[in-house]
Amino acid sequence: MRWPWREWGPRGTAGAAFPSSLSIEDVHQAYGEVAALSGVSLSADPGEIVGLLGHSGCGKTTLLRIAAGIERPTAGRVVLDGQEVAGPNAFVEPEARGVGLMFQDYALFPHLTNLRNVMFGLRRLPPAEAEKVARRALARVGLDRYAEDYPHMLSGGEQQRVALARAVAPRPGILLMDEPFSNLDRRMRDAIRDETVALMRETGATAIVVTHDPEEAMRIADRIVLMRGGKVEQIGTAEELYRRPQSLFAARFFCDFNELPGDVKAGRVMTPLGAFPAPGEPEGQAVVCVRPQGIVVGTPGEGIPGRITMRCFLGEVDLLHISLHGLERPLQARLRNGGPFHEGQDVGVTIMPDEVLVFAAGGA
Ligand SMILES: Nc1ncnc2c1ncn2[C@@H]1O[C@H](COP(=O)(O)OP(=O)(O)OP(=O)(O)O)[C@@H](O)[C@H]1O
Repeated sequence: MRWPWREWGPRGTAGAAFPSSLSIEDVHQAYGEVAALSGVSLSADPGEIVGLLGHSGCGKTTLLRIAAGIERPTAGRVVLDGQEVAGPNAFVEPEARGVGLMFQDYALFPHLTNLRNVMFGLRRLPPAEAEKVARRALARVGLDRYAEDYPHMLSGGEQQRVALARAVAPRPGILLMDEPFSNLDRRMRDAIRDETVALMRETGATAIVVTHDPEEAMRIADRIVLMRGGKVEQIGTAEELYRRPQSLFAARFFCDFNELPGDVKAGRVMTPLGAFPAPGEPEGQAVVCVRPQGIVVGTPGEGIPGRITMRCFLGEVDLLHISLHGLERPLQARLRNGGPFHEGQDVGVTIMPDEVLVFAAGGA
């Protein structure tokens, strides 16, 4: 990387957009026998950043392509600023939708200079004006000095920023981004992601950002749409999805839980590690999820007796595996400071009830 991210251009130089509202209404998309989307509905308010999150193949890209107008849905409607742009009554071509697109591979034209790449989205402006706007956009992402270079002369992070400049230069009302950070190495990703979000906020554009990384979705999005097998599993803020997942699937997406068998009776769930509150849960078999950071490890006599079978230093936390009577697999505990604990040591374990979630068995 030749140009540190800190040297991105001055804030406040990105052109502001008039943010659009987007509504996806009961959209279906079938490819032959494959139902890529089955009744997806979601909305984005003006200026909102929505994270489209899900495992590979759940339909995220398909939904983005439909929002952009690159594909027509089999059924359902796409409404931009109150106007139907795809559906039974209308189809508006991508160029006329005022959307900015950014793809995983950046899709820069290799035979065009970086400046020309950014100008590509500004074809409607007179050339001199387009050049001025493109140079300003490149300056905003700290790359004006490479305007006359070609994309292959830049690092991956720099290419990402050219693609970003190209996407925002026409001041789109809505930005649609497909895994825009996945080709960056981890060290650069955090910094570039934060700067990209700052620039998105500055332009004010509404944005839909596809990712398969829950932490990334939590970092960038005002709201997250969690998808599963072509459907929406849950929509909410990062905190809502993390703290109050509505399904075992959603819970597992955001945390590497310890899962215990349980039996719910009268608002409590019995597990091999004791009973926990389960208000409102239906009676019967359950899966009890315990967050690894919700386990307090003390000396023998303090809580449930157990033995440490593994301790692993992970930097910010220590991971302990603790064998407990009645559990097939050791409990995984993440401790901010693993302290005096060592493998083979007998300990006492306490589980914080706030860090326990209960789901009906068979519902994942
Ligand atoms: N043009 C197509 N023809 C046939 N099947 C397709 C086509 N595009 C997508 N699919 C299928 O539709 C489903 C959803 O694909 P999509 O690319 O939208 O998923 P995704 O969530 O974006 O996945 P990834 O994270 O791997 O990019 C998959 O089963 C995929 O194989």
